[in-house]
Amino acid sequence: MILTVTLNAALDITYRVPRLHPHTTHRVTEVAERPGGKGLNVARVLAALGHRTVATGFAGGGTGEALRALLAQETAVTDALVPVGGATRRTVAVVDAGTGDTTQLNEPGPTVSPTEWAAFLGTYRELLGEARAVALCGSLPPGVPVDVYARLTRAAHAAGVPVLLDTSGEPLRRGLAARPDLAKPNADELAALTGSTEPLRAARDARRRGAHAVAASLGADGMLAVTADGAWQATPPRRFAGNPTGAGDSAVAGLLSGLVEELPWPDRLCRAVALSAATVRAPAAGEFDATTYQELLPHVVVTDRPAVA
Ligand SMILES: O=P(O)(O)OC[C@@]1(O)O[C@H](CO)[C@@H](O)[C@@H]1O
Repeated sequence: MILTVTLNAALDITYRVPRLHPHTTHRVTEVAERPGGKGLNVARVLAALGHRTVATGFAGGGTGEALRALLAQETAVTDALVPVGGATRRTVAVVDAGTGDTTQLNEPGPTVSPTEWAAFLGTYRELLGEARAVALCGSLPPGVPVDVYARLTRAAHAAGVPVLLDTSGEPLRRGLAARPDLAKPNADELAALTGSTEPLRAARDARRRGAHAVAASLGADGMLAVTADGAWQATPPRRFAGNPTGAGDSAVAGLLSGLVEELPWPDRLCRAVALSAATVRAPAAGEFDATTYQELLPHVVVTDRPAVA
C-alpha cells in the first residue's frame, strides 16, 4: 500500500459566492465539505487511480468525526488516523464565481500532546512495515516538533520505504536535511526556501540541500523536475480556469503512483501535470475530473532541461 501522512488534517469547506468584496456580507450560493489537509487529498486521488492507500495523521472532535465519516463514505482510503483530544481544524476556500479566484483561510489545528505524538509514532512505524512509499504532507499542528519530517523520513528510510515530502517553511528546510527521495514544493515555497524566483536555479539549489530529486509545481507552467537522472519540464497544452485548491496534492499523487509503478520520470511528470489540471476543473478541493485527466494526458509536453548549471 501507499501511506500518506496528514498531521494537520482539515475539514475542507468550499464556499462559492457571486463576488468577493472585503468589508461586506456575502450570501454563499454553494457549500461543499470534504476530508482535507494535503495528505488526505493525495490519498483520495491515489485511491481513485486504483492504488491501495492508507491515511494516517491526527483527527479529533466533531470536525474530526465529520472528516472520518466523509472519508469512509466518499473514498476507498483506509483510515488509520490517530485520535487527538482537540478538534480537527477547518480550512475554508472562498471561490469568487465572477473571477474564479480562490481565497483560502486555514485554521491552525489542535494542539498535539506528547502522549498523542507518541501514539502517532507507534502507528506510523507499524504502517511503514506494509508501505511501498510514504507521502509526508502539509503544515504542522501546534505541539509537533518542527523537525518532525526529518524524523519521519529517517524512520521510513530505516524501514526501506521511499519518502515524498510536500511541506513549506521551516519543516521543509529541516526535512530536506534527512534526504527525502523527492520534495514537491510549489513556486512560492521554493522561492522562500532558496531566495531565488528562477525555478530551475531554485530547484537545483533545493536538491543540493538534501532531496534526491525535486519536482516543483509551477501552476500554469506545469512541473519542473531536477533529478539524478536528468531534468525535465512538463507543460499542460493550455491554461485551465477553476479552483486550484488541491491541484498540487493531485500532482503529488501522480508522482508517487509513478514512483511505485517505476515509470520513467517524463511519464510521472505527465501524469502529475494532467492530474493537476484535472483538479482545477473539479468543483471541490481534492477531487479531479476524470475525463479531463484522460483527455489531457497524451497532450502534456515534456522538454529536457539542464540538470546542473
Ligand atoms: O495548511 P496546510 O496544511 O499547508 O494546507 C491545508 C490545505 O489548504 O491544503 C489543501 C490543498 O492543498 C487543502 O485541502 C487544505 O485545507
